[in-house]
This record gives sequence, structure tokens and C-alpha cells, in this order.
Amino acid sequence: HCQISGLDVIEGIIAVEETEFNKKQRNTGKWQKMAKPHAFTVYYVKKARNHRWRCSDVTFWCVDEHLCNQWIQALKELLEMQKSRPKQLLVYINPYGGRRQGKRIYEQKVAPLFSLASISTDVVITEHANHAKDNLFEVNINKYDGVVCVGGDGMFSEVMHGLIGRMQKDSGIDQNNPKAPLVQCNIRIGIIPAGSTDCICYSTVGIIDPVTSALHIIVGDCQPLDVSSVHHNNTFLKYSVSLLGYGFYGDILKDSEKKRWMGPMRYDYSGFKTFLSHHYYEGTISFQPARHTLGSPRDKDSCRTGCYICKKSEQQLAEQHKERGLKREEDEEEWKVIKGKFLAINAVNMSCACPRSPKGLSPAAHLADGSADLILVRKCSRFDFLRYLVRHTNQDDQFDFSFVDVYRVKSFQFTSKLSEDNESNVTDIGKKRFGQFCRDHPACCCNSANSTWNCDGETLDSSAIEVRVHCQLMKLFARGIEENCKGEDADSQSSVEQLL
Ligand SMILES: CCCCCCCCCCCCC/C=C/[C@@H](O)[C@H](CO)NC(=O)CCCCCCCCCCCCCCC
Ligand SMILES: Nc1ncnc2c1ncn2[C@@H]1O[C@H](COP(=O)(O)OP(=O)(O)OP(=O)(O)O)[C@@H](O)[C@H]1O
Ligand SMILES: [Ca+2]
Repeated sequence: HCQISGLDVIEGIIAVEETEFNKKQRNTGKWQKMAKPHAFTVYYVKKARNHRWRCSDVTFWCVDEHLCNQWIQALKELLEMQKSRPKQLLVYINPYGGRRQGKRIYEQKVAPLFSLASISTDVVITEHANHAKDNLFEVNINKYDGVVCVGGDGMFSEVMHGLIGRMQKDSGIDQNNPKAPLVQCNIRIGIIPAGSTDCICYSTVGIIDPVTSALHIIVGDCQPLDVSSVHHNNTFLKYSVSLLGYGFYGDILKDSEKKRWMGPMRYDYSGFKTFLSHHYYEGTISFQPARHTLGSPRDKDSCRTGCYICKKSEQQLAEQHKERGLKREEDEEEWKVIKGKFLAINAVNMSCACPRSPKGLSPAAHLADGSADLILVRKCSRFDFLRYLVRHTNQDDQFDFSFVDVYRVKSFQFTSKLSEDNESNVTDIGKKRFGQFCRDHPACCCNSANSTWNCDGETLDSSAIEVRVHCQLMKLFARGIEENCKGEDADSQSSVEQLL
């Protein structure tokens, strides 16, 4: 990554413009000797610390007007040849996400950069939930090179549902069929973070910073992403890219929804409350291990830009597409079944790194390997659960506990004990009364009721679900987290800077 070539340099250029300079500029330095100076300014990506990108500029002065114009022309032609760069974007802004700064962030930090890079935009400020999703079913989508969402994970989820849903509708695929081979979505999504957790942005870029994300969009980055489909009884419920969590994260979300007015703080409040309530839930989880991928959840290396494990999965996917029509072998593959009492069941398609937990729920999970990491946290003491949680915030291994198991899977199913009992028509009135008693006395930690699934920050209505990972179903304007050239925290130079 540290090598430099002419092409790398163009990749880092945002725009080239003839420099308009005033008398003051003309009278500075050695250029004041020039009778009639000419100049052009190159705006480029400057890489700063901790994956942050900034727009910087450098002005080249020239005595010869013709030579100056030739340079401008040549650089503009090279920029024009960068076919992965978007020209026309559809932007959705959630004005109420996170700290309600979405509109301001877009107008002040992002729109000027898009305009500098000659990107045209159609901007929709959402008026209600599902506005963006519904709108994506109506717009002339082919007009756009990408869709940008300004908001949090929930807003991203809306846009993703709109795009994937639209894609399947246009291709005649029934989303309610859990086994349907879904059509990949080639229109990239850009995330301008303005939410509460912004876990998808953090896990794919390495920082929550609107300017950095805007620059990844401008240079036309592309990061494929695994998407899980969630069904209940042959009915499609939702897609998930980050966390599908039952128990702890489901309960936090349910409680926090009532506290939206608190903003991002609501998660800490509900997190603390849920931690104290210490509820566990009984159920059965069955899963198919992901045998196609090379990695394991206990690997020391994490998914980084150009990840070879994700590339391998991409190749396998291409082969599968070629062999389409042949019977899929996955139906015959083994299922593992685990019954137990769980404080949390977390399935993550990516690390789920976020500022609260910089290495995430599963540090070695891959963005695009066609698998999810299934983390089972069994019933344990409050103290042990706290030790487990604390390891999300430091360098210690959060899977190194006897009550935590982790599996890399390509599909799984869950049924709670309660719904199993209901299905087998066990009507134990005493048990139900006892359940009621426990709901009224939260100090009791038994499984009085079902938890809810937290699906990328939204609750699901059903506790019994069937989940399948779809390898690289969609793409983002991102490149994954970059390996730093000179150690984790050091500044790394962009190719333009190295050239300068
Ligand atoms: C002692 C400190 C332990 C801190 C442990 C922090 C672990 C944090 C892990 C965060 C994982 C986020 C996964 C991302 C999920 C997103 O798809 C979703 C949508 O935005 N966000 C949430 O559901 C929002 C989920 C928000 C979760 C907040 C959890 C806060 C837990 C606080 C526990 C306090 C225990 C204190 C005991 C004294
Ligand atoms: N104009 C609107 N009014 C009300 N709700 C909206 C509007 N636009 C979008 N939404 C909904 O708001 C929900 C939350 O938005 P968003 O994800 O941007 O912020 P957040 O919840 O604070 O952040 P995070 O998801 O990162 O925790 C989304 O699920 C989205 O459907
Ligand atoms: Ca994955």
C-alpha cells in the first residue's frame, strides 16, 4: 500500500481547477517576478491519523499559459477516466438521527466537497420513517451511480432495504422465500455518519467522520458487504448487516426506544438497566458452520482493505454464479444444534466495531466472506458477564470464557423455549402464572418472557427466526479499514503527498 505510481496519484485527486489568484498572492515569494503568472490547484486526499481523511490542496505555478492549460487538461482527462467515481448521487438525509445534526453536517461538510468534485446530487430530506425506503421503490434508479444516506445505522438499514428490495422486485425474486438466490445490488451506498452508534461506518471506514466518508464516496471506493436475510415461517422480516442480537442487545434496544429523546445516551442508560436486570433466555439454536471460508472467529488478524479471505469468497461466489442451476449443496450440509440458557445470542456479519467498542463484538469477523459469527453467551453471574463486557473495550480476548462460545456460520435458526412449548401445546397454567410473577419482579432472572431480536438497531416482532448469510449482496463506497503504513496511530501519507 505504500508504493506509489501515476495511477495511485490520480486515485487520490479530488479535483483540478485553474487557480484564481489575487494581487496579494501574486506579490508573495519568488512568483512576484513573473509578469503574468498562471497556476492550477490540485485538491487531493490527505491521510491523517486514525483513518481520517482530509481535503488538502497544492497550487502549481507556471510562466507559460499554454503549458499550464495542458496540465489542467491532462489531469482532468485522467480524472474522467476514473470510471468507478460517481457523477450523480441520490442523497437521503434523516434530520432526526443521532444528535439531529444530519442536515447541518451534509450542508456544511459534505455538499461543498461533492460540488468541488463535480458530483450532481438529488437531495431528499426525509419526513418520516420509511420515507427513503419507499422512495427507492419509485425513483428512476438507473439515473444514479450511488445512494448516500446521512444518518445512523437505522437510516442505512432503510436505504439498504429499499435498494435490495427494489432489486429483487425488478428481477421477480420473492423475498419471502428464505431459500431464494437473491440478486446482488450493484448500486453502491455511501454512509455519512450522523447517528447514535454508526457501527457500519466505523467497521467499514475505521472512523466516524463525515468528511472522510464523503471523500471515500468521491474517489469511488467499493467495499462489498455480506447481508443476512431474516425470515419467520416463510415470511420475510428484515435484512441485517451488523448485529442480530437476542437477549442483552434486544432488551437494551427495546428499552432504549422509549428513551429516544435522550439521544445517543439512551443506549448507556438502557445498557446499565439491562445489565442489572440480568435476564437469561432459554432456547434452541441450530446452525450450519461456514466451511467455505478460510478464517475463524478466534483469528488474531482482522479484516482489512484488500482482505484475502474476502477475495477468496468473492472468487467462490463468481464460480457459484457460473454453476447456477445446479443443485445447491448447502441443504444437505450438517446442522449443529445447541440448547441452553443464554444471556445473549449475537450474530454479527462484521466486527461491529464502534466508538464504544473499538474492536467490536467479533474482532476477526469479515465484511465480505459470506459468513457471520454466532456468539453464544450462556447464563453466568453478573460479575462474569461484566468481565465479558469489559473485554469489548480492551485488548483481552472476549471469547476466552467458559460461558462464551463462538462459531462462524452461514445460516442459523432460533426458537425460544416458550414458543417451542406453545407449539407443542403445553398449557401449564402454573408456569404461566409464575412467568407473570417474574415479569413483575425484575430482580428474578428467570426466562419469564421472550426477549426480542435487535436487527441492526430495530426490533423484530418474532422471536423464532431463520437466518441466511448472502455473500457480498451489496456494496458500499468504502474500502474497509486500512492497514497503517507506519504503525497503528501514525499518519500515513497519501500517494499525492508522497509525490509532493
Ligand atoms: C463496563 C462497560 C462495558 C461496555 C461494553 C460495551 C459493548 C458495546 C458493544 C456495542 C456493540 C454495538 C453493536 C451495534 C449494533 C447496531 O446494529 C445497533 C444499531 O445502531 N446499535 C445498537 O443496537 C445499540 C447497542 C448499544 C449497546 C450499548 C451497550 C452499553 C452497555 C453498557 C453496560 C453497562 C454495564 C455497567 C455495569 C456497571
Ligand atoms: N424524518 C424522519 N422522522 C422520523 N424518523 C425517521 C425519519 N427519517 C428516518 N427516520 C427513522 O429514524 C430511525 C433512526 O435513524 P438513524 O439511524 O439515522 O439514527 P439513530 O437511531 O440515532 O442512530 P443509530 O441507528 O446509529 O443508533 C431510522 O430507523 C429511520 O427509519
Ligand atoms: Ca461476514
